[in-house]
Amino acid sequence: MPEHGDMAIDTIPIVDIGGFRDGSAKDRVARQVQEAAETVGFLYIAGHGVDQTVIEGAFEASRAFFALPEADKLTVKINNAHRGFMPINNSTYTADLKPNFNETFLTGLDLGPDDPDVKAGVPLHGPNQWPAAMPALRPAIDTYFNALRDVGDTVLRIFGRALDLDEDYFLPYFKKPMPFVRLLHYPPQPPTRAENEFGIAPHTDYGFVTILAQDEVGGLQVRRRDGGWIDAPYVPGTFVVNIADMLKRWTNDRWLSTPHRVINTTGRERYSIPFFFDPTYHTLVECIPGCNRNGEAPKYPPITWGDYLKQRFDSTYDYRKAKRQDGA
Ligand SMILES: O=C(O)CCC(=O)C(=O)O
Ligand SMILES: [Fe+2]
Repeated sequence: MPEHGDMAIDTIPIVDIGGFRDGSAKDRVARQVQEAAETVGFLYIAGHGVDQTVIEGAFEASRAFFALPEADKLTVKINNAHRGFMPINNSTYTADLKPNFNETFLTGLDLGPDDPDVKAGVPLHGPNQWPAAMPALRPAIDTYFNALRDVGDTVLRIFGRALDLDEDYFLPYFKKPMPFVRLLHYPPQPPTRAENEFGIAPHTDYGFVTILAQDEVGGLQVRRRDGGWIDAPYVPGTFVVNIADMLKRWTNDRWLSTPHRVINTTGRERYSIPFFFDPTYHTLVECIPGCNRNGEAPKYPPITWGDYLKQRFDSTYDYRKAKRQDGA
């Protein structure tokens, strides 16, 4: 077995969470998830309970949306609440990289002008946007969003137990969560692609947990500690789950947030749909009791989740960088 925290493993484990959902094997599931979170930072989950037709419906809608004329997609250009469409090459992680070669459509909680956080001007809270040219997008994505929220709730409970906390430990932090469904389209990249041009460049996710559906095309890779990359291929009936930066920080680095990337030189269009499940904007993230093992001092000062996320978004997405230059 690998040493703790040493991602020397060649495969990403598959954990059937059905036994957690029906209560027949909660401890086994929690232990397997804990092991994966500590050693890999990635796992596949099977037995998640989402109907395949819901997943297929979301992919079908995604393909149809990205096939619309650019002008129609631009009617729902991303708003300041991070909801809507971003054209190809819309984001860059670091200056030495080319922009990420994908196009994206995002939805979150649909918050109108009467929502207290919208009224108070809390960043990244606001309405979804739907293209008039494609009425079928909203029902398909809303259905998927709701299904993934259920998966997210189960994952929260598993994580609580896996960290030897109460199963309900994380729930209060998710009373008004910040979930996002992100439709992604990766056009094929030429085999002669520049070395610093990726479908999505190596990065870690920002928040709590990501639950990803991908099509069968492939191209997602996960980094090992030794710098090598392993494929995270499509596995029917599963989602790919990864721990993100804020949860790594919350656990005092006990759990890993592992870099990953997409290169699509398959010659085919690739589609994926990550669901980012993150807590309430004002959540104060500080070392979870028991995660500072042997009583060592916490590694990080407390931080507010929303402030942290806003900072990360502002440094990645072109539409937010442009706003900052305008002084907005
Ligand atoms: O498309 C994928 O498989 C990965 C997407 C991803 O890493 C992200 O959106 O953060
Ligand atoms: Fe990611």
